[in-house]
Amino acid sequence: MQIYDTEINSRLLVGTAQYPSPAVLVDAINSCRCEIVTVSLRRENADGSGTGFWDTLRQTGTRILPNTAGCHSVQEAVTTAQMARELFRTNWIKLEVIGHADNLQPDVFGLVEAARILCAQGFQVFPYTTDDLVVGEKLLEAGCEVLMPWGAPIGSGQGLRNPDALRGMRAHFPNVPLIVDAGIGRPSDACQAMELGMDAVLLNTAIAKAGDPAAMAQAMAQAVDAGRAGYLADPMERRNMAIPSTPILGMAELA
Ligand SMILES: CC(=O)[C@@H](O)[C@H](O)COP(=O)(O)O
Repeated sequence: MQIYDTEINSRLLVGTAQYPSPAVLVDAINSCRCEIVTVSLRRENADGSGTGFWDTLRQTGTRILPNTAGCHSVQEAVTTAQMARELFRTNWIKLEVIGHADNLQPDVFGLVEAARILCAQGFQVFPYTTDDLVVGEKLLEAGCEVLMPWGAPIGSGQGLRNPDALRGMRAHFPNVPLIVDAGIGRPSDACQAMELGMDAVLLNTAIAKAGDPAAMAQAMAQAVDAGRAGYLADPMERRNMAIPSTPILGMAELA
């Protein structure tokens, strides 16, 4: 999978928040073999002092995708992105402009505005967005080359609440990398996202809050691979009626 100018082999992207300890986080990253992890600037001091959280992540060999988690305004998100670029030395930014405190849904108007500003400043923006096609188009016009639609509210673990809308996004943006971001709770949710033709899945809470995060990370990676393979294998159409799968030709006649 190509995102911006980077070739990526793992289709599972992982968040780094809420783990019981940095050691558990590292175990989870190693066990799912993800290549990209997203990090909130709030986890690291801009002057490089502090917990050394970034140093821990660097040892995993993953690529950092800084995020603007918790930003509620365009200005806050833009400033956070600029600080993240300095600190993490990357043009990548997962852009979150949160619009509602209850369901943490994106403020799509602010998101488009912030994306436009950041793309003009040379950032490669990964926008956390809704499944709205018009918003998707505006983000692409702003300069984004990837879209990250939500599957359900962040941290809810509800699984995909919008499979039809995600299918619609796939059809509408056949050549744009689509990464489902947020709301995945179980491996079957990740698999479903991939079966719908999404290019990748980003998740955090489902691994961090599992009883055994490393085992869950591995299960998520396997689910992502299975879903991708299923999508590529072109699944059969669903039918309303039963159709016998065993041929009746050659059956014994009991007269
Ligand atoms: C850390 C991060 O980026 C999350 O905000 C992301 O949206 C994943 O959401 P879940 O925790 O629901 O997987």
